[in-house]
Amino acid sequence: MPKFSTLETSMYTKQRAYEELLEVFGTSDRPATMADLRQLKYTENCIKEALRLYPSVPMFARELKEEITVENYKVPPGTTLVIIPYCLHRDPKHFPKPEVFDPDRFLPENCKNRHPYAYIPFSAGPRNCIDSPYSNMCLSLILVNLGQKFALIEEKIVVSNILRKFRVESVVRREDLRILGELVLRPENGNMLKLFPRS
Ligand code: HEM
Repeated sequence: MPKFSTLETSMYTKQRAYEELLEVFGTSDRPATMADLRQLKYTENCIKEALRLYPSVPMFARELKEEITVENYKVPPGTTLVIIPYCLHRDPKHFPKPEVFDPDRFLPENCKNRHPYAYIPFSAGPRNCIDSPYSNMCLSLILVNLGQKFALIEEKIVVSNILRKFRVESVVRREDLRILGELVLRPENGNMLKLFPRS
């Protein structure tokens, strides 16, 4: 994976995420409800932006069943195509200043004209990560039927629980992070974090 020089997540982003948590939970340490999670829009956009820059599944492959044309090249059936969301998600045509961590890219007004396949952390099409139109039904259905929605709910619960109690800093700067694109994307040497209890 390329080593790149980039920006750290801004203080503004961190502050906005914490303010949203304060709005929803106040200083209470009660467990999050589904109603709380629905309100965590900025947190959700932070998670989406993290999945843009660091898609958990950095690449996947498909075998062509029929001929297609890609920019004047005819690609025959039987060809294996490798799709690399790690690179796709850094296309400046769809994500200007792609290395900048900006959760507002996922505000409805900012993604309404984006190509539907420009952002595919859960893949797309018939063999994508399991999803269902019944996402607002009860949690047991979510557990049985959904991968994507369940993953986002789970991440919101974990992230909101940690950030309600701690301010988090990464020991390793983003430009020094060495990442490996294996079956899933992972930091080569882990990612050490510092946790500062919130008073
Ligand atoms: C952030 C978390 C997750 C990410 C980024 C993710 C991403 C993906 C991707 C990219 C694929 C397509 C892989 C390929 O085509 O080779 C996939 C498939 C799949 N995912 Fe997820 N996934 C996540 C969480 C989950 C969870 C929580 C479940 C189950 C509860 C799940 C269940 C599945 C299943 C069953 C498939 C195979 C679908 C098929 O082949 O028809 N995923 N996932």
